[in-house]
Amino acid sequence: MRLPIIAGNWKMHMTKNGAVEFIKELEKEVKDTDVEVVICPPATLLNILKEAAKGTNIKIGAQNMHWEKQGAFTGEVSPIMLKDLDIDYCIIGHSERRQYFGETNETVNKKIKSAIDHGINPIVCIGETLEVRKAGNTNSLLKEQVTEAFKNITDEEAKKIVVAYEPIWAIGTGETATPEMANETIAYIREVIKDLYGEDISEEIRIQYGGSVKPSNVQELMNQEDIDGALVGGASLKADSFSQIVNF
Ligand SMILES: O=C(CO)COP(=O)(O)O
Repeated sequence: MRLPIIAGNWKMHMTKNGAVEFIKELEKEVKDTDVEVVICPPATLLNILKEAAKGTNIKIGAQNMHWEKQGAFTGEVSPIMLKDLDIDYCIIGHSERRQYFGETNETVNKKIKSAIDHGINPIVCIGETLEVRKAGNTNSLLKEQVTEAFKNITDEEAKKIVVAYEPIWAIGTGETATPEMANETIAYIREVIKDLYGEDISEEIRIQYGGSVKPSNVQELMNQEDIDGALVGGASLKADSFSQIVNF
């Protein structure tokens, strides 16, 4: 059995006050959950939220990192800096980073390797655009994204990776993939991982769905056999809706 993992991606939202309050509220609602709960705030809030979440079952993740340990990379955050704060997870290769900040399958792979080397668990995002889906090329694109992301990653390292399948056309649009469609695509992603690592590891790796997940649709998604969790954007910004999602 894979432990479900539900993560909130706050993207470029939230400041100190609301954020600490959020953790206090969320903690009350999720303290008995069997789900792994992760909040990924902007970098400015990582330290304060890690402190606020101390002694709770809420884990804290970053939204991005550089692959280098240190150096002349103005504006970047390194894995050593994240580890310094004892950060548990890092989202890598979110479609917004691929679209607006030039991330490629190659940089995603470097970041994954570096995160694992530094004891940070990657949440690796993959997903297709509407054009790709309409053209019937979803599976070939996902196969390429997965294969490139996992390049030179050992069996033991692979198990630490969480994959987030986020169809780009479902992000922030209110448009969700139907639970069956999401499950079918995630099952395909698991097949690709099976080809790379064999059945045991493919059955161990957790694959989330992301894209307009909300309290009203989470249960149907989580009922699907291959969906192991959710990566939640908009609906993770309020403790009330995010805790309803966690307690689906
Ligand atoms: O991009 C997402 C999470 O990483 C999904 O965002 P929404 O839940 O707002 O669609």
